[in-house]
Amino acid sequence: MKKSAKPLVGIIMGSDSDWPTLKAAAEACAEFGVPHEVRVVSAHRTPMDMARYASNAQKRGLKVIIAGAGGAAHLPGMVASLTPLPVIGVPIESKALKGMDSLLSIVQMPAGVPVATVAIGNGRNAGLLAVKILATSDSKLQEKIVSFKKRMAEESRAKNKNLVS
Ligand SMILES: Nc1c(C(=O)O)ncn1[C@@H]1O[C@H](COP(=O)(O)O)[C@@H](O)[C@H]1O
Repeated sequence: MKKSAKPLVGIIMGSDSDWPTLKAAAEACAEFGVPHEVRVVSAHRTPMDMARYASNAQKRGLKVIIAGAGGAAHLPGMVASLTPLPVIGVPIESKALKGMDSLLSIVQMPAGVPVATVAIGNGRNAGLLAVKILATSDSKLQEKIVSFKKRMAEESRAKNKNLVS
């Protein structure tokens, strides 16, 4: 992946404390050579920055936004309300409620404003889903995904060897 390439995936999070989870999304993009950017943007703490980011995302050339947030996780939904781009929400595992608060805040969107929500803490799946969305219009990327799935299946079958019967 060229460092200078224009980002196609915007990875945003409510706080830098979410980075350990969102890092896996960035790594998945990098694994497939998908250019991405990473920002801290908060619907609560920097609402105007959040509105600006979401409103300009498509014009700037982004194709998918991954938004991670914890607790009262309004960021993914608010961003989805302001952009025509697909938004993938990542519920962060919170201390008090183990991420159930984040999950329910993100997943229960009203009809008309979808957010594709991954499992609590699953930044990697968010990254892979973003890559898959981009691959619908990129045959080279599609081929990489097919190879990835083959490798994953081989690794899964290989696990049988370690079992004692
Ligand atoms: N849920 C949100 C939003 C938002 O939804 O806009 N902004 C920050 N936060 C969350 O607050 C948690 C604690 O943040 P701190 O670690 O900075 O106290 C983080 O998980 C963040 O995503």
